[in-house]
Amino acid sequence: MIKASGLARTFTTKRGTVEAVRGVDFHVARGEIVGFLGPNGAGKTTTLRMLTTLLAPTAGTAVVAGHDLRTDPAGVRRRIGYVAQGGGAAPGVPVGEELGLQARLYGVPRPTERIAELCAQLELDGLLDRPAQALSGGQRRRLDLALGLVHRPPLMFLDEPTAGLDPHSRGNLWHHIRRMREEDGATVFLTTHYLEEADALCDRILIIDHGRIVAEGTPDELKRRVSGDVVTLDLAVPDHGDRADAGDVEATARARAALAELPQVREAVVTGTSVRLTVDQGDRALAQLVRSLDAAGVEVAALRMARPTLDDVFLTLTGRSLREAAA
Ligand SMILES: Nc1ncnc2c1ncn2[C@@H]1O[C@H](COP(=O)(O)OP(=O)(O)OP(=O)(O)O)[C@@H](O)[C@H]1O
Repeated sequence: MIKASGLARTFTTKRGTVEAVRGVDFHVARGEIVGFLGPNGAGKTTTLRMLTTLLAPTAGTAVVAGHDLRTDPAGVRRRIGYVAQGGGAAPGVPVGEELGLQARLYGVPRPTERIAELCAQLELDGLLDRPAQALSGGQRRRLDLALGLVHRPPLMFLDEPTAGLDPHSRGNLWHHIRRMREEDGATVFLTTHYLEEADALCDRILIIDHGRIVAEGTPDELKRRVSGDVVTLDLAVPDHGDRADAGDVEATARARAALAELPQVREAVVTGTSVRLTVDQGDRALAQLVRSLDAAGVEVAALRMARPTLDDVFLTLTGRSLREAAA
């Protein structure tokens, strides 16, 4: 659906040249929800504006929804929907009128039916007479989505779709974005600087920093690539009577020896009767860990696994935390 090749944009300002996007290459397949993640000023909006034909690239090009950005921008525009940061709805215009206008603009056949269908899908029923300024934040964002979807585009661009929403409204919007894909087969490309959003909603993530893509993959792949899962084991220590901690020492030594033989275990740190392991593909390794410890006569009282977060990924790649960088 999108194939970007060497896409770049430089701005010339009084203070000098700003290389906002420094030649990015990526693809987005039909039906994917892809998140473009990065801190403020990383180049997300500039890339999005180029892909939606609002800004000419300084170098490179992209094929978007089957049309070349440089040679056929009108073809691109017909096949995409775009929801800008802050949306596009005029504050004083009633919802129904705004949707009707958008439908006419795109020459949508049977506009009344299409608007009714969208309103049912996006929980806008009963709001058609209300001006956009009198909607809640979540309703407003759903109206923005409806405006972008009115002509049934196969590809949707969403710039920070949930910025400023409370967690409940954010979750609700994620639900609607997933439905767009499931019911209409839409492909979605969205920018965000919310890690949770990228993790919960996106099939694949591109991480951009200083105008360059620094990583790409599914949320799980990204997390696995950078650091293994962390598994913590609490050992059940046998009672050795008056030799107070001899059992502890013996059990941890046997545990350590058994774990050292497992190729999935990258690192093991023992603190008292607790063992903290860094493991490749923790979910698959857990059963093997328990079997090996059992065979070595070590009983496990409790076992916990923690996945690295996307912030750990960003930290490892750039030396900065995305949370701090986006603040
Ligand atoms: N019209 C412009 N003129 C000059 N510099 C610009 C212009 N638009 C963007 N920039 C600069 O380009 C860089 C990338 O900006 P961009 O808006 O693409 O980042 P972003 O990742 O979308 O950030 P945010 O999360 O804050 O929206 C920034 O340094 C920004 O200041």
